[in-house]
Amino acid sequence: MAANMVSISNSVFPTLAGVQNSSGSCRIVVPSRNKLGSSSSSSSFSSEKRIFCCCSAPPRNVGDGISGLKFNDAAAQENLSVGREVEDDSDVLIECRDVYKSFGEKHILNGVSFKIRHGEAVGIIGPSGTGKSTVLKIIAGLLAPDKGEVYIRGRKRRGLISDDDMSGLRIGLVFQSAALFDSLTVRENVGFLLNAQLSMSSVVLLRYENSDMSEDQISELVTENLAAVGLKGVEERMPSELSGGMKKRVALARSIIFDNTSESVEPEVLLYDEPTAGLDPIASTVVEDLIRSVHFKGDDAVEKPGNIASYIVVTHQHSTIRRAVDRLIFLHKGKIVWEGMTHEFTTSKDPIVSQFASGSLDGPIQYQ
Ligand SMILES: Nc1ncnc2c1ncn2[C@@H]1O[C@H](COP(=O)(O)OP(=O)(O)OP(=O)(O)O)[C@@H](O)[C@H]1O
Repeated sequence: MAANMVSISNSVFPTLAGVQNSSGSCRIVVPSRNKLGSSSSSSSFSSEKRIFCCCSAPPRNVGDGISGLKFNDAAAQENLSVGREVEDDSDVLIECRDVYKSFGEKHILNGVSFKIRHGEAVGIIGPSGTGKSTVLKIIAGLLAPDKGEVYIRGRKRRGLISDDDMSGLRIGLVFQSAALFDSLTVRENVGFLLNAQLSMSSVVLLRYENSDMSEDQISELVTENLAAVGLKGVEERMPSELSGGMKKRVALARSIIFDNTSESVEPEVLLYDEPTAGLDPIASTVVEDLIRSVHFKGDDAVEKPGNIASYIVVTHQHSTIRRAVDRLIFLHKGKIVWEGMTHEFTTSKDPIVSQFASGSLDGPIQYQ
């Protein structure tokens, strides 16, 4: 198990949340308990129980089915049974069950339940302020629900991310703003948490867990990941020299970079918070296609299969709904009021959905 990237403990986690707001992306990684991706179902339990948070780290060699996601180990079965209702749920990577969240007097989430399965591309939509970003932060373990549970690969997570409660799954969160480090080059931004010196010299109060990668290896990987998002020759530029769309792509490269000397093969779920907000229609298309391309069902810009097992996109943009996701969850007043396939969105007779799809002022959604 390559202990790459940055590890955190619960005690420093509030600090981490602050760091994420400034850096724009984070990744929470729990080392693999199960090897996923081989056709065999053999499980190899790691004794390591550490949580990693970093800007990167998709697994390599994740299989394109769930056949490898079997938990034959007796202890694993016992743990997983808590979160399973039926056997078919073996492909559920993330489940929110009856989640509530308030901020002071504001009740934001009022019993949200859904599952994200291996291979899914899911959009969360709904009016502003209805709690979409809050759902992502709860899934990522940055916020704890007041009530209800989050299950990660069938195992209940207690409170914020806990190394005792999670099985091998990487969760990456790409924040709404690309939010690159202004004083670092593109190369340094993308390789940020693979690079011990940068991490150690930053204000980031996280414990750096040595990557075995050399400077040259990191540099090569950065170039490779930038190419994967369609950016070449920008490594030495500063963020201020990039367009908004390019910044988003750099942020995406940062979110998918992975220590390829690592042997870990956890599936990875990426959470995108409004990845196309503020982009022109063509730049949006580029980002939407990139999101598709880093999924394991897609091919990236250098025609390699992507590594992301599943992803969730919070968006308001119709083009992103149409182009980047297959299934939609509609959140309104803190509850899921509609779920359906993307193609059903514009034809739905549900009054809330049809009002939202048409942008009409008349209907059940009222802005004060
Ligand atoms: N840490 C926080 N403290 C207090 N209030 C918060 C916090 N985070 C979110 N909120 C409030 O919770 C509500 C939901 O916020 P959230 O960002 O999840 O909504 P959203 O559906 O993603 O909105 P938008 O579509 O406008 O981005 C908002 O009223 C917001 O002000």
